[in-house]
Amino acid sequence: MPGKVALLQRGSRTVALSKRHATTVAGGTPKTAILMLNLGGPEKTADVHGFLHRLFSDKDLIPLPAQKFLAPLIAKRRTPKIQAQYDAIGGGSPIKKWTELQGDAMVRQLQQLLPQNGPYQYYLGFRYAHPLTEDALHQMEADGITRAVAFTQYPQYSCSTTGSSLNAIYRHYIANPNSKIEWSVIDRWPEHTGLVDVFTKHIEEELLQFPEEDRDDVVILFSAHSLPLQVVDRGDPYPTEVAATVSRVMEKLGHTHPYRLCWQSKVGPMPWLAPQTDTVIRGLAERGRKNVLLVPIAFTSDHIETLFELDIEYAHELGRSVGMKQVRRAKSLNDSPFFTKALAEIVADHLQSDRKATTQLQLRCPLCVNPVCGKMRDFFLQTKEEKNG
Ligand SMILES: C=CC1=C(C)c2cc3[nH]c(cc4nc(cc5[nH]c(cc1n2)c(C)c5CCC(=O)O)C(CCC(=O)O)=C4C)c(C)c3C=C
Ligand SMILES: [Fe+2]
Ligand SMILES: [Fe+2]
Repeated sequence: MPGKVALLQRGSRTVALSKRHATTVAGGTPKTAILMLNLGGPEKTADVHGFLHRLFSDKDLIPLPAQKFLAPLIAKRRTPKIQAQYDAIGGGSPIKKWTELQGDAMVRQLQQLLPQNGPYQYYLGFRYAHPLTEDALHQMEADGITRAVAFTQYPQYSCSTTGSSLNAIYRHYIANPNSKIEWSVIDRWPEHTGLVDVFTKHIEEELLQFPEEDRDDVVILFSAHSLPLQVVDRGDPYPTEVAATVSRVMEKLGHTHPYRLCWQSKVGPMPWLAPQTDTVIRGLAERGRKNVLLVPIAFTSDHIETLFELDIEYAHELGRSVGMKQVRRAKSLNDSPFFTKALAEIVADHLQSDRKATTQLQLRCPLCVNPVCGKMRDFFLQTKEEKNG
């Protein structure tokens, strides 16, 4: 019964499980499931507190002293400010809506590309919002899935994002060892041709929105979610992989415009990757530049970081206050058919390669101090026989 929300009795709690999203399963079990991993976002402002509580409780994202005690305090204090931001973008995060549209289109295209591995079914596994990764995993087991791909929706790998999602899967299987599912993982795709092409296309389309006489003056600002320097120092590959995406896109564009890579959404007082996007906009204005094109390069759909921070805070308010003529933003990938085709191709290539994981996952993050990272990798790289002892 695809599309229905199932209920699972867990202890004394009844929890709503993630919706099932099938291609064309005529009564039978799908042959291949794809678990789309992402952080998720609060669907309504009433969900903001729960979202922040889960987020600040995650040791892979933010290791805090006395985390059990501090996480609820920080979440409670931060909730009103973040609720106001979600209010300003329509009352909630659209990340679930976009991921569902992406999943629908992806499985449809997969069925055409690689029918022998179909029918396909996708599941959403969010870290901090419903449907949660753990609930999706219960649902997949209940649906009788035997082959699944954990597919990160972050193109660039960070231990704090994709690593956190993979660790959640690992922890689930430590607690629930009798799985019938054979897993493999797509943990990053920063230079995938389809991804690079769709970013390039959206940039070219947005450049045409500047008046012709201003077009040559445009500076392209690639903006990615920043990362604490502590995380960078332990060897996290995210900054290098974001830079790789940027380089490929600039190559494809033919280096028609000057560009910078900058970082947004810093949280708290500790040092994070710089330069910050707002600082760069101010600096460009001081040097007399009047036209900027913002490109969200580490997100695959719209949410608070694009709709509030880039559109409202930077493009509208900051751009105007520093005397810019136009600060525009390239549209997010959302349900672009070129993007969903790229998602389908990534999965099809992975299934055909018959590998357990992309090569990078086999190399542990060299300086990572997160003790779970290594074990999580072993889990995904083990064969079914090794897992069953
Ligand atoms: C590439 C994507 C992301 C990375 C890397 C990332 C790292 C990271 N984030 C925080 C703290 C917060 N992030 C918050 C929201 C948020 N983060 C991302 C993506 C990445 N985060 C997204 C897409 C969103 C928005 C979700 C939505 O609206 O749908 C928040 C909540 C908002 C706020 O309180 O400001 C926090 C907090 C850390 C600490 C971190 C790296 C360690
Ligand atoms: Fe790691
Ligand atoms: Fe974040």
